[in-house]
Amino acid sequence: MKIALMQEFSQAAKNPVVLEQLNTVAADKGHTVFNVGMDGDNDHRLTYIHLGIIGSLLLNSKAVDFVVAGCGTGQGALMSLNAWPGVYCGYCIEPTDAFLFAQVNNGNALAIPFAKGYGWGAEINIRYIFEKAFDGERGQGYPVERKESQMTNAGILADVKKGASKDFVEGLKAIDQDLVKQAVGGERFQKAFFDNAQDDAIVAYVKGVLGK
Ligand SMILES: O=C(CO)[C@H](O)[C@H](O)COP(=O)(O)O
Repeated sequence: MKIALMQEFSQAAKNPVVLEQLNTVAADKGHTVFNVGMDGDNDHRLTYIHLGIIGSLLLNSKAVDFVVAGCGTGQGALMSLNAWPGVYCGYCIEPTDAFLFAQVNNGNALAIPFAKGYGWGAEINIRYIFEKAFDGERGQGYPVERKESQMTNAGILADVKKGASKDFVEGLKAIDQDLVKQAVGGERFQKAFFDNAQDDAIVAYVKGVLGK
């Protein structure tokens, strides 16, 4: 699985610690990690709103399979990611959330609070979250005998979101283009996106925004 980690300005200084936990878990389970958000306080500036834009670009173009995002509360990143078609983001405070999200909801993004509740032992909690988020087969239900009902409802929600959403690129064109420009301005995002994106229309749109 290809996993993008993205952090915004408010908690950017914690990126090395979070990335280390994600890299450790991903290496153990054979996943690839792209660190596409801020890697420190002085990096290309992103807010949780930009994270929604780059998360949706990476997921809808199939450049990555999963996004790990967050902000201070985690709630802004959650709302910003879920604003977009093709993104199914869960809120994750502790490892049980990650496990239940994977098995019951089977979405493709997590929003984690990196300020609230981030105290002593936080890096251990983060590692355990990643262990549960990226372990074994997803969508198996909890308890397992509820799998059919839970996966049926996850599929219905996906259909509802498809119906309620505009065409993805049209949606991107309908918002302030300076927001998109700032969102896609980071070098590590651009490398992960252009090396892996599989959707010509989305790639052409991002190239246009960047003047390439
Ligand atoms: O958690 C958040 C949104 O849900 C933001 O990270 C938080 O609001 C940033 O705070 P500030 O603008 O005061 O640095």
